[in-house]
Amino acid sequence: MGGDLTERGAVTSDHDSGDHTPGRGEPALRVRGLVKRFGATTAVGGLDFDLPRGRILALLGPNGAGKTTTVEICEGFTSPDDGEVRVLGLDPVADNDRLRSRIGVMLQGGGAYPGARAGEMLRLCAAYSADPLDPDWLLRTLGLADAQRTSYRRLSGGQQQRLALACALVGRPELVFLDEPTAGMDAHARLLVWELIGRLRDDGVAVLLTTHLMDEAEDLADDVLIIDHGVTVAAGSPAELTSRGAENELRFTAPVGLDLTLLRTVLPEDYHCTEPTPGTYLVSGQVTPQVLATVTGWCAKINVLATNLRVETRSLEDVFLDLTGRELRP
Ligand SMILES: Nc1ncnc2c1ncn2[C@@H]1O[C@H](COP(=O)(O)OP(=O)(O)OP(=O)(O)O)[C@@H](O)[C@H]1O
Repeated sequence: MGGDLTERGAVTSDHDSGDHTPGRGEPALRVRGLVKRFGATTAVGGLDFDLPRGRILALLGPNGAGKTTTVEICEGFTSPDDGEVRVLGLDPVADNDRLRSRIGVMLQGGGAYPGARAGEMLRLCAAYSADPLDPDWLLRTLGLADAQRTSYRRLSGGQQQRLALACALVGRPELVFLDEPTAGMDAHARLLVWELIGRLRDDGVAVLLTTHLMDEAEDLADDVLIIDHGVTVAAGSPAELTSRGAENELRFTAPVGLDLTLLRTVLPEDYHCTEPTPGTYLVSGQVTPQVLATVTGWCAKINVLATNLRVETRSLEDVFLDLTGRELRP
């Protein structure tokens, strides 16, 4: 599939929408002070972020963090209680009609006709666009060519997801919303989708995706917003987030509730040692051979056997764990 995108030309539309196109340097998506409540639940508690064109932003967070609510507000399906959202310079609710053809929304099974064939569905979506991508090319690129005569209800979950992605992209959107785009896909299908999303970005498309998958966020996203209980707990590129605060770190497992006072006194001043989850210990700072010896010497002194001892750079999973004391995975 290497040269297909080039052969097909740019994925984005050549049509300039005049006044409604954000100015040079203005983000494709701008969110300020976003708040959404459902009764007593504050699903989104004041989010701020920008998504420039040609970038991939991943919203990362545990179940109930407010990712889907945020995306649905940006898509114009739900109104916020407070704050401002600008999509391609427009209001996603008031200007919904003008935005429809310029944004791509990957619906989770919604809107599908169970009896319709995959190819028919994609061609129907293409018919709504003035300048669609070639549906056959998209089906081939997403590994769906052999399934195009299969009815939607007989597609596997992963095939249904890829068809939903194809429908979201066929109209050459400038901004794409992908809510858990590779959920239920096997490793091969996931790679096809990641490759296509990377090519969209290279072509200037802005992509907002939500995911539970660390490798998806680390490999694909230019920027990551980690949210919990509807608020930002960390933001930055995957590299920034995983290197922030420590060149590397030392983790080990030991009995719950060890008194770390002595360890803190024997480590250099700017090192931190904590127990982010019961029985898991973390020493942050430059882990030199001397620091490692200090930690194991302390273990010997208090007669504790440290297991799973590892020195490594942090993953996004570790970042979330350290910030909230909870696992990111469901
Ligand atoms: N329509 C609704 N009515 C009432 N509560 C809602 C509604 N939609 C979302 N919520 C609540 O708002 C909070 C955020 O939900 P949301 O679906 O946005 O989180 P999420 O991060 O997308 O989670 P998941 O990964 O499980 O999809 C949760 O507590 C959820 O129960």
